[in-house]
Amino acid sequence: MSSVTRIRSATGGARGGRIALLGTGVVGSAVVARYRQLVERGVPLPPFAWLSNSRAQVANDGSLDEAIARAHAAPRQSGAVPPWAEGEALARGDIVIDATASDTVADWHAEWLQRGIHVVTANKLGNGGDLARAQAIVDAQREGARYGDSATVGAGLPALRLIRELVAGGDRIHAVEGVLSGSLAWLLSRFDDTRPFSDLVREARDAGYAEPDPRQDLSGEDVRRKLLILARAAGLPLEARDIRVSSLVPDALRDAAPDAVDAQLNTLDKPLRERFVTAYRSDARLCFVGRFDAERGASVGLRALPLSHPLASGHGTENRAAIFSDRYPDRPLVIQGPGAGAQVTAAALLDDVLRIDASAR
Ligand SMILES: NC(=O)C1=CN([C@@H]2O[C@H](COP(=O)(O)OP(=O)(O)OC[C@H]3O[C@@H](n4cnc5c(N)ncnc54)[C@H](O)[C@@H]3O)[C@@H](O)[C@H]2O)C=CC1
Ligand SMILES: N[C@@H](CC=O)C(=O)O
Repeated sequence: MSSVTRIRSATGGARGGRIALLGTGVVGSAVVARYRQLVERGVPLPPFAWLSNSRAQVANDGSLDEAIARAHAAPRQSGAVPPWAEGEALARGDIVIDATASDTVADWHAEWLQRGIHVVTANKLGNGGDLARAQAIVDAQREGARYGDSATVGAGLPALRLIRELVAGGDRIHAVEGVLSGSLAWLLSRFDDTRPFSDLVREARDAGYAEPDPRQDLSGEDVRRKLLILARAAGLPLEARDIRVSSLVPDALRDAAPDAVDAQLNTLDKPLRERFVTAYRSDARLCFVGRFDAERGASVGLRALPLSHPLASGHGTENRAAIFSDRYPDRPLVIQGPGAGAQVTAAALLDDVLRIDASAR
């Protein structure tokens, strides 16, 4: 196969703006690693100007490895103002990557877009939080800057893009039903009552599937945000309160201070075991399902599905989204694939960066 000549790419070198990364945790670190790999392979990414976490903002003076190491080593800050807010200004055409789970950062999305700065985000609190904020983000794009949100649902699976394309083509979305949490899909496909559920939650967190606070996954809040993003893309202006959510989190865990969460995870074990045994006895499988329906409302929660159910056969972090529309009224269009993890999420973020950069030419 060494004699195969690759077809020449239509794209040229890097153009225009620079990249700034907010968040150097699980996802942010994977973005830096993938950026370096892609640049080494000759993929024309914009230059990386700086990166920041909640402690420091660090310029990329040539070595991204050094920059991220310095950001990781920076001391904790006590001030309320994030480091990047006082540091180097962003300019029109730059691309901010939001790899935080911060409400403060999400509140800046519309502001940046209005200033002509593109935003690429894994943080779901922009278009999956308050409706007014999501609307402001849509409105701000009229100024020409673009919003890359592929990573917010299914860690980049093309469900969100597909819904937008169907709507743009005149289709009307009737309902979307799916397994939209990678961590819960992984937990429930692993949980067979041979180990405590809480042990598996710790594993999912260490593997990078869970939210920085795993209660966001276990409470259904993460799926609620994804459902809001999908519903709004489908043209339904839902608010968080429009989605009924059945949380898996017992009160003691819900009320725990952040540093006491780990110690309270075992409060999940008994109720999950009971749900598992009941489902097992009726040949069913536990799945955490989100659904919105243009006529019948929206809900998120644990369901015991027959083994033959299309949503019940996923493995690992697999997400599955079934889309019902005018075009697909009875047999839905189904998108399926790994829906959590640092690598797939980082790839989705940099895909958006490349799309935006190419369209800005
Ligand atoms: N892990 C996954 O599979 C996926 C994660 N995501 C999203 O990616 C985001 C990041 O997740 P992780 O990397 O796991 O979180 P993490 O907790 O590992 O990292 C978060 C980073 O954000 C930084 N940060 C917090 N507030 C900040 C601020 N105001 N300014 C600058 N930096 C700030 C923290 O210092 C930290 O570096 C979350 O919004 C999550 O929902 C989205 C899709 C998939
Ligand atoms: N915590 C999330 C990660 C991706 O959004 C999940 O479990 O799906």
